[in-house]
Amino acid sequence: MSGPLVVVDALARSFAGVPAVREVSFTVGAGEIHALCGHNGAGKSTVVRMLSGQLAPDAGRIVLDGEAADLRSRQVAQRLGVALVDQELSVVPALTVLENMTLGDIDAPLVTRRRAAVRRCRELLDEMGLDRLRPGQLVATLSMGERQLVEIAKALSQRARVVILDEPTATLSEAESRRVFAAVRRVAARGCAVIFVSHRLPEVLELCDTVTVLRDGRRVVTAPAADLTVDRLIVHMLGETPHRLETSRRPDPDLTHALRIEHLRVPGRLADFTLTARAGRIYALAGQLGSGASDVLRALAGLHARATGSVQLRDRAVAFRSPVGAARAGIAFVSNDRKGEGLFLDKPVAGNLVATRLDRLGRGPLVAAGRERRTARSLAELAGLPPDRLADPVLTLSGGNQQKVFVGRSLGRPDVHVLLLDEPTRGVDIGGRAAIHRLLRDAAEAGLVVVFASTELEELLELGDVILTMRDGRVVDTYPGGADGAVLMRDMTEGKDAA
Ligand SMILES: Nc1ncnc2c1ncn2[C@@H]1O[C@H](COP(=O)(O)OP(=O)(O)OP(=O)(O)O)[C@@H](O)[C@H]1O
Repeated sequence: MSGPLVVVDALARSFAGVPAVREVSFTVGAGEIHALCGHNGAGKSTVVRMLSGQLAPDAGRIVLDGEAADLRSRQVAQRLGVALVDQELSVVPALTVLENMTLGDIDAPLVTRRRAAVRRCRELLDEMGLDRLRPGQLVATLSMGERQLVEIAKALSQRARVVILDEPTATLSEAESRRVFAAVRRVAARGCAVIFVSHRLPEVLELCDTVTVLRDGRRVVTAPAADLTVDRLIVHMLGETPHRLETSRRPDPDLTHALRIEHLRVPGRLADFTLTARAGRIYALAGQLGSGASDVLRALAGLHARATGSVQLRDRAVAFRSPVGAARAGIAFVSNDRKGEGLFLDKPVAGNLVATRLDRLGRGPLVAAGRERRTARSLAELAGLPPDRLADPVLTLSGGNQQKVFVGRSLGRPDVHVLLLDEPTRGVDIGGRAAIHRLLRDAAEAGLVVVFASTELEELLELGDVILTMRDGRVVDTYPGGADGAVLMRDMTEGKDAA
């Protein structure tokens, strides 16, 4: 038996003189699933980008199967057998599933071999449990979770020896995550080395053989998953014992900000949704992919032009069939796709934080600039963003910190009465997650109606004052005052049929 398939040897990389990764070393054997953990900005993505040929190390080396590898580009890395499933989706919505699968594949079959390609695509879709999708279907018609699964199938199709998954399950429900895990285990069993980046610590311990924790760009520990617990991992990640977030639940009896939603329908997605949501409370929509939970939020935000029903805020009708109508009524939406909907990635953090409130910042350019800076600074503080990064382009922030910018810019706006969030803490580390949860609690206590959708049990239970379970475009049940995790899970996966 030869040595490890992947050797990461004293890798280092700085940005503008600031070290992001400092002499990180670890190895991954054939058939091993190796997790990379660490808080937002710890250096995980930077390591992944060096391993996948997107970023050159300043020092150190990567050895693949005993040979030092010069991973000059993503293509070179791919040719050497390194496949990457990115944190941000790279599937192209305007192309079909099949076209996406063969896009960028260096062994892409010729047109004459289309039949074989379709067959292979079909096999991979089935392997991912996507038996309902057709190879000829446009990716634009798929939900975010389905796109993520297609992205994973695409990486698996590249006959890789090393498969890197950067937060593959961040947008997926429990059931879909299970399908991904099964696929990942099959890939490892074929003799591949798998590197798995995730903030979901229980799933890390369940799926992975070995865990490496990074903190401030340094490797702090590499240990067998069997020797670790979630609490021990957190201590390694933060370097201290974490404090649990305390939330106070003080429902506001004032009903003037009530959001009344009646018979909201979206053809093919949402059968019927009725809810009166009160100010001061956080409503959690618990549903897996295709349950309709996201569609409730998207319809309220004016993103489903064909939605029907009636929506009233403080007894006034909301023109919810357009984003402008929804925004005018005071509805703000934080989608689960910060790249596609909302953030200006090449613009500074400060500008992004205040982008939605520019018209209220005053007239003259100097006045506006001063106020913009102050507003941005206080929002950054609110959202737990590093204050020294305000002038940097958003794309230079780590993924989790980008999410904080996305949430942060909807906060503290006097014109917002309803805050809708789809997977509010996707990709956010434990500290950032607590910060965002606290912000949402504060927003509710300040008199907003807060409605969020999530697939994560822990988040639903922690944050939802009222939890609505959803499945197949309908509400399964409503739980005011919390619920049991197992009950929520059953509602989401089986509905009431199983009871
Ligand atoms: N292109 C860049 N320019 C400047 N700084 C960068 C750049 N890319 C990354 N960084 C910085 O390097 C550090 C490590 O970031 P990295 O994205 O590797 O963290 P991460 O552990 O993957 O975080 P997350 O969990 O949020 O994805 C951060 O401080 C980040 O802001």
